[in-house]
Amino acid sequence: MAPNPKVAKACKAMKTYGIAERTVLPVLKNLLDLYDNNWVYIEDENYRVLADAFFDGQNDKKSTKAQPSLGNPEECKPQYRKYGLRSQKDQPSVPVNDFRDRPELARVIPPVGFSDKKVSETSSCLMEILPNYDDETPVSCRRKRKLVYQEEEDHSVELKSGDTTSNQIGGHYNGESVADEMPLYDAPLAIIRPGIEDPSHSNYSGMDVRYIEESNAKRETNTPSSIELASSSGGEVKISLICNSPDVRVRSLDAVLKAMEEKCLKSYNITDPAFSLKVMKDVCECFLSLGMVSTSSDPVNPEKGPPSVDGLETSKQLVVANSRLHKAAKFHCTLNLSNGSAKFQNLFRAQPCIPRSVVSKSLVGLNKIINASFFLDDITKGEESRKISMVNEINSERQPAFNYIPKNVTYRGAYVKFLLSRISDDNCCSSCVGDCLSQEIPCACTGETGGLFAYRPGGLLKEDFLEKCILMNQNLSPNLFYCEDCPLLRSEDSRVSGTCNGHVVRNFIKECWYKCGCSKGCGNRVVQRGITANLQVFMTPGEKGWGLRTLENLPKGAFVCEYVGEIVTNSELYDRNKQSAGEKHTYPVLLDSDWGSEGVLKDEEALCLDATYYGNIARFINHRCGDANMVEVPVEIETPDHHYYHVAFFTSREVTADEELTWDYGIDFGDTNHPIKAFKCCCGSKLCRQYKKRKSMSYVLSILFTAWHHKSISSQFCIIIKFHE
Ligand SMILES: C[S@@+](CC[C@H](N)C(=O)[O-])C[C@H]1O[C@@H](n2cnc3c(N)ncnc32)[C@H](O)[C@@H]1O
Repeated sequence: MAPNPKVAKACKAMKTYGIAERTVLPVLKNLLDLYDNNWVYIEDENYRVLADAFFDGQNDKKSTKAQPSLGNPEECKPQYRKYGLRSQKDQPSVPVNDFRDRPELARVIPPVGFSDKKVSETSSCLMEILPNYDDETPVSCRRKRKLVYQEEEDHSVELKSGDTTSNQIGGHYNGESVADEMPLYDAPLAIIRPGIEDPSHSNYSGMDVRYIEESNAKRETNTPSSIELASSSGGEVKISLICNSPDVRVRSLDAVLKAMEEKCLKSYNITDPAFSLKVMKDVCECFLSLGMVSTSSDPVNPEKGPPSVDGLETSKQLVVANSRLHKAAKFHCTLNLSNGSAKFQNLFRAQPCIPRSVVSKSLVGLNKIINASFFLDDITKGEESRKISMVNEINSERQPAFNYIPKNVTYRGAYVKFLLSRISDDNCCSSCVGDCLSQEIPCACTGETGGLFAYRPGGLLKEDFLEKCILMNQNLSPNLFYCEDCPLLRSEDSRVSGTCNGHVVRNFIKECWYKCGCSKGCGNRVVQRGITANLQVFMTPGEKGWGLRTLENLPKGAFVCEYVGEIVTNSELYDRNKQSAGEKHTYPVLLDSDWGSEGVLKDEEALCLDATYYGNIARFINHRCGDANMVEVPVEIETPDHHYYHVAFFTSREVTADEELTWDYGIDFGDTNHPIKAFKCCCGSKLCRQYKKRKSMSYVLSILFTAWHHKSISSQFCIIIKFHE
């Protein structure tokens, strides 16, 4: 069998690092499992994640095989080389501990002196993963400074605030040098520190929040207080708060815990997705405010109240993203403060097995998020199998009010019955087993699609089926059905009149379902499995409002999501529209793809989906005339009755990561009867129907104006034309 070209490319890239193909493959397989076969992360930055994972594995093997003897520069080399793939020169200088070996130990960063070139001889060779402080410093001499730890019964680590100016910081754990035992990271993934530039000026209100990328982070010097967020390659995430400012002295651990408890734990609803953010913010607030209480008041501004950590507002993304990465992240805080020294440990303990590369990768994306005015970790509230974030980098609009639902629900009058008895044996494949797509003779479920499956193995739509759908959607086919008695026009009170503007007749897909004999993994079940792509709701820069984009490359014919909302009748929708007249955005979709097959439809059979109050992410998909990158396909799952069906969106071409996902609403911008209210279209497409209309009108006007200017027509005529525009 021909090798997968992506695998071949990955192996080729690794070859340049001297990594043999046979050793790459198992690592690659693990990564593909981890990333749900999403190659985007793996291919990024010339397969850096893959290289990291490989070297991490090598490193782990080495460290379990033999512990290198202290201070032997030769033994340090291989580990140092591991980080050669990253830019060493500009690495940030604050090291982060790995807790794999000693999970009970918290990380404490020496706040000062990392710019210092002198190093202690008592440090270990694990030093090599520290960044280059100085090019002139020989590798073997780049030793980790010792940390001053107090030995404690509870095996925790403590940093004495009084020692903050010392360059001699040593680490001891039960009499051993902690520094010697704990490998360090090359860089913290993020550092958040209060902006206390001048300790004599106790202005804590501006928290200096920075995200430090591994490649461009600057060395920290004289950091009086800091909060460090980092992850170990074992996947744990540590957040340490270090406060060495003489201005901040927390009286007792109990006081902090009590304040903390009162402030947040009692009042938190744990289901709140932003819980960790609030906890973090409150920990900091309690910490700082108690610190302020115990110190002499601000000499510059004695009126100043307790410090605020509003600046942490910006850092929420780090915390939220952190909890996003680590689904099972548990908050657990063991504060231990005594004699003016501060110790915070294991504020967050996360699910192991998330390699550091995953964390760092996501934090790179956080650059964007940090600039956002609003970020929501998961708009689906856990209803989908994957999280879908929402971000606003454009204006101050926040999450709109609606309820997220992953499946359609009937509002009131709609006639929708999912009766198994209505699915007859001839339109379901009760005698099939396993995967219908792998059988030689297509099963009964292909009845809708001319005896052929619409899907290819792997879930993509077949090219020819997709092309037909695109053509139909573009109204290029003669497939328009005109109702004799159009449900959109019919009404008890003759509220609208006119003739039917036509409904696009579309090809349906029928998916296998419960009554079929095939397994759940059958290739003819795609839409019913739900969203698998990595998507994001974002604020568009123009007038369109929120939109949906993909965060990964999507191939042509890939299922993206289904349009979910309340199933309402057309007259219910009409009443709703009356009530919500004047609303900026509207969210209905007509289920009219098969209105032509059954004579006159009763009102309760003429249905649509309204996602105004209840809906899924599809409610954020914006319209694009003519060349949208998605096409809607009607999908029958639970019922053969085509009054109700699923509206599924598939990509109509390859879509690259970060591209907005759009579909053509099929609006006739001149049709005032259509339930989707015509808006001023700013889709930007060359095929924009409204733009063309506007353009042709202005063309007519310009001709008239020229004619008027040359006295060919009267001004009265010109005004009449204008009025009719
Ligand atoms: C289904 S919603 C799409 C999400 C919407 N942008 C939002 O912020 O919630 C449809 C509404 O989005 C806006 N919209 C969608 N596509 C547009 C376009 N091409 N130009 C202008 N507005 C658009 C219109 O206000 C429309 O009523």
